[in-house]
Amino acid sequence: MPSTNETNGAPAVPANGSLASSAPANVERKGSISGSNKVKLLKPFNTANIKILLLENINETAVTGLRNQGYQVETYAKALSEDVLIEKIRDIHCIGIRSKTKLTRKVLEAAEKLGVIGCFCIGTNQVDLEYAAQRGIAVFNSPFSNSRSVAELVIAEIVLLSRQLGDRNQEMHQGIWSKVSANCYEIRGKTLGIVGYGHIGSQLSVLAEAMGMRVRFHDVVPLMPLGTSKQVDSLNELLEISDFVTLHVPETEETKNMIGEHELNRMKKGSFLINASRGTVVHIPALAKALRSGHLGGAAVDVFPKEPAANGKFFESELIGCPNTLLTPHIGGSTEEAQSMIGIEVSQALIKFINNGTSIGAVNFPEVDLRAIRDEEENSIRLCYTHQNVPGVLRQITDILAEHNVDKQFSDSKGKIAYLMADISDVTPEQIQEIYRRVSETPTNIVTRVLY
Ligand SMILES: NC(=O)C1=CN([C@@H]2O[C@H](COP(=O)(O)OP(=O)(O)OC[C@H]3O[C@@H](n4cnc5c(N)ncnc54)[C@H](O)[C@@H]3O)[C@@H](O)[C@H]2O)C=CC1
Ligand SMILES: O=C(O)CCC(=O)C(=O)O
Repeated sequence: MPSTNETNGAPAVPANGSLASSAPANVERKGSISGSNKVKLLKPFNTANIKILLLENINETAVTGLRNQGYQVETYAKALSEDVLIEKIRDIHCIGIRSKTKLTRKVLEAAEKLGVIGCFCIGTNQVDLEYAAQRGIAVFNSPFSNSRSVAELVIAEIVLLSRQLGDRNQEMHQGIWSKVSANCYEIRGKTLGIVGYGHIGSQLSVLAEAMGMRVRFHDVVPLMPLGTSKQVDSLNELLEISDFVTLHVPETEETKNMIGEHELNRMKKGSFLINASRGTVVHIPALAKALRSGHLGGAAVDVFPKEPAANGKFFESELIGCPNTLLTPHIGGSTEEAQSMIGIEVSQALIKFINNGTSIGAVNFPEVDLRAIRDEEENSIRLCYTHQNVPGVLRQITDILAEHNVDKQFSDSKGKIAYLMADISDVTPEQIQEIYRRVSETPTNIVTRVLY
């Protein structure tokens, strides 16, 4: 049940400490600003009670944005081990991570108060999205703020591989002068094969054509080719015709070991492989073998099946020492521009979800929003109800709200869960309590929040 404490007139977070909230009977109402069109700031709790944990050196733009809301924000530069994370996450309302923190079911089971997760990156494979949804925990990411950075890195790698620059650079640092042109090429006129023509793949396509490359791509869905690029019928066809193959698919069951011995053998002799997607997409022993045998002319690898949790930690891989092989520590999206944009984008999504219930942009959750409640609508509340997606739920909610004036309402579903937002006007603090109690006691309830 909710607490009846108040701080500065705002009702405090409920006694169980979760994001779910209801109004105490003695809630103070703001005075009306007659005729004003100002958006009402929904403050269902004392924001200083909201605890946010940010891991993996998340950009300062996010830290500042979240602190400006009054939330308690704790930051760490690295990912935490599972044991430490399980302890830390217990009383956290919101967590921000990048690609290394694994939010498995086991970790999420310990997260009793967690309402929302921010992935300050593109990939969300590190989170058990389905279990999070079952628990009513919304997950947000930044779908394209680092795409350009990855595409630019890949362009650089195409040139570096083609000129064996990694090896020449290493030799020079060892005092070895080795001026060679054998097997070094211009990239102009060469074929770039892009696997996964999404945000990164398509951006790369444009840049590569500007460098004079011929672009072909493979994707599981038919997509509009940009410029003069062309989609080919199969992965095998792409592997056979490309001088460079670059991978830009998400980590899924289908993409695990998508490039193994069979696929590498299909690639042209002397061609190059680039992987800046996820480490599990390539079978590393097979790649090491193809490089050492000279079947491939080189490779650039930014992502690995096992990556160290923090800078300075030991890295090992069968790819170490392979010829013309560029290894980078998962820096595809690591630019000032990308990290700053991601920090702003994801922190804003988290704030909107916590303060207003807005789930637009969530990757595992129905996307629902309502136009803002205005400041003058002083006795209005917003009901946010995450529930199981089964028949008859809306009838129950309609019964509960039957005596009230529902100004606006929207609901949507995704798989097994659904999310309803309803703005209800002219309710007394006692009625808020009653609505909260009845909705949260429905058998299909996952999370009920009342914002006002
Ligand atoms: N190295 C780094 O720092 C970074 C790595 N990434 C990785 O790159 C991946 C791709 O990023 P975006 O282009 O933004 O994703 P996206 O979702 O925009 O595009 C992915 C494309 O892959 C296609 N696809 C999915 N499964 C496929 C399959 N089995 N075969 C062929 N195509 C398939 C999809 O249809 C889609 O067009 C992310 O999921 C992330 O894992 C993203 C950003 C930075
Ligand atoms: O820079 C990061 O933290 C991860 C980048 C990445 O792999 C992603 O955005 O999916």
